[in-house]
Amino acid sequence: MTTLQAVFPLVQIAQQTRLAASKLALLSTEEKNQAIDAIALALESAQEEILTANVADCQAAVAEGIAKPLYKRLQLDEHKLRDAIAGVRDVGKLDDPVGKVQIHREIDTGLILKRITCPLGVLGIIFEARPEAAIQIVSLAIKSGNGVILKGGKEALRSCEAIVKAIKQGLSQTAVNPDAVQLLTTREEIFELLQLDKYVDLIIPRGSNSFVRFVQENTRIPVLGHADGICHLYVDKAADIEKAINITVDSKTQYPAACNAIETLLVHNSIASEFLPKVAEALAAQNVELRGDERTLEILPNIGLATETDWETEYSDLILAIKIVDFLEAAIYHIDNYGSRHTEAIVTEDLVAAETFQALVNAAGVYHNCSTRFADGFRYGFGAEVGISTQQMPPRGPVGLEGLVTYKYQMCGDGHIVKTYTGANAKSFTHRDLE
Ligand SMILES: NC(=O)C1=CN([C@@H]2O[C@H](COP(=O)(O)OP(=O)(O)OC[C@H]3O[C@@H](n4cnc5c(N)ncnc54)[C@H](OP(=O)(O)O)[C@@H]3O)[C@@H](O)[C@H]2O)C=CC1
Ligand SMILES: N[C@@H](CCC(=O)OP(=O)(O)O)C(=O)O
Repeated sequence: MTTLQAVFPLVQIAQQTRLAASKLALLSTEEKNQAIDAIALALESAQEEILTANVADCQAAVAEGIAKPLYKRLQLDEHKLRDAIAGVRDVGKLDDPVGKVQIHREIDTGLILKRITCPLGVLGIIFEARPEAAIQIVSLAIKSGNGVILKGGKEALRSCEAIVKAIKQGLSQTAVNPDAVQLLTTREEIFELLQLDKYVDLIIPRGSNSFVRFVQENTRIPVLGHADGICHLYVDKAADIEKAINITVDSKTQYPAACNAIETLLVHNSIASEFLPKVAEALAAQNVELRGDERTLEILPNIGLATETDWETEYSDLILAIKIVDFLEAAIYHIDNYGSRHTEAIVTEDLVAAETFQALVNAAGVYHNCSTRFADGFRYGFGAEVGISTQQMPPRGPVGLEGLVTYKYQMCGDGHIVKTYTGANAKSFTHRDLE
């Protein structure tokens, strides 16, 4: 297969993206929305080509022995594609995140300060073999006025190529230069991309902790890490058993390969003997393999023993580790030790316990009585997401349009100088917020 780089060196591709992005940054909301509409139409027209490419990817992945949950993530059927295209149109309907006045302040008569949002420039986004992610990411990038260089997982290569081809075709009819969207196809290109700090403003690696760390250590470009999802559900002593069962099953089985699926279930000892047999039955009906600590095995003797490795593992599969704890604080301690700061949940009818959990657990999402699978830009009303940021500094959690802009301070005066405001006869600032 001919890679993009075989035709143009990566530095040239990045320069083209930067040029296209600088023009995109100046477009009106209407022009960007027209481009987003054109993307949706082009993806619809290319449906057959995209789905055929995906079938080829899936066949190749099966031949390579891909795990079933990862296969489901790779597979792009008509419904998934239709939903992704609907997501593109949703992004079109969202408020333009660019040009928002966050601060409008009179510093002194005739001296006005504004803080105004603006695009970041060019994004480099490395993601897994989940083809519809390319669609979500591009729609968010265009709406936020950014160029984007994509690199998807190798198993999804044909699908991503067909998607990006359609997107570029759609953009060619609009004010957005198709060069604003580029697709890389090899790992080698990632290493080169990391060196292009002159042309790329933000790298978003969606991948394992070690991969995110590798990226951070090998680039001068700012990195927004979207790393592991080792998510927990804690079933408190005051849990409603029915809710706890439904939430456990949904959090584990609704999309086991997603990073917001749970890997470990923590159960308070005083509810364990009633809750565990019931939840085990519900999970068995969904073919979930259970592994428990020694106390869990006393209640569920037929499951495997969980070891230290289990607490540290993101299975991305129908496997769930279970541990019994004696206190809410013990659950929080376990999460603090093994969690990845992604999404953590408690099931309880005790509001004080819920508040304590949500205050003390350090993660991008802290949930009460609902599934961890809600950690998603679309479900949060962001239209779509670039991924889920697991870092401490904002943006945290599902990254939508707001996470893809920065801001500038604009100051306008009339010959004002700082000397006027210093010394014995210093004039005072008015510091008056304006409409
Ligand atoms: N927080 C979030 O939003 C997300 C988190 N994740 C997390 O990522 C983890 C792994 O997911 P998985 O599906 O296995 O994704 P992979 O690790 O297989 O791949 C992710 C992307 O990173 C690239 N990559 C991985 N390792 C390297 C490397 N050493 N050098 C260069 N490129 C690399 C892959 O390229 P190639 O395919 O060519 O090897 C691919 O494009 C899981 O823990 C998952 O939870 C995943 C997606 C979203
Ligand atoms: N927000 C997404 C999951 C986040 C994500 O990208 O996960 P992954 O399947 O690891 O690519 C969802 O709820 O499906």
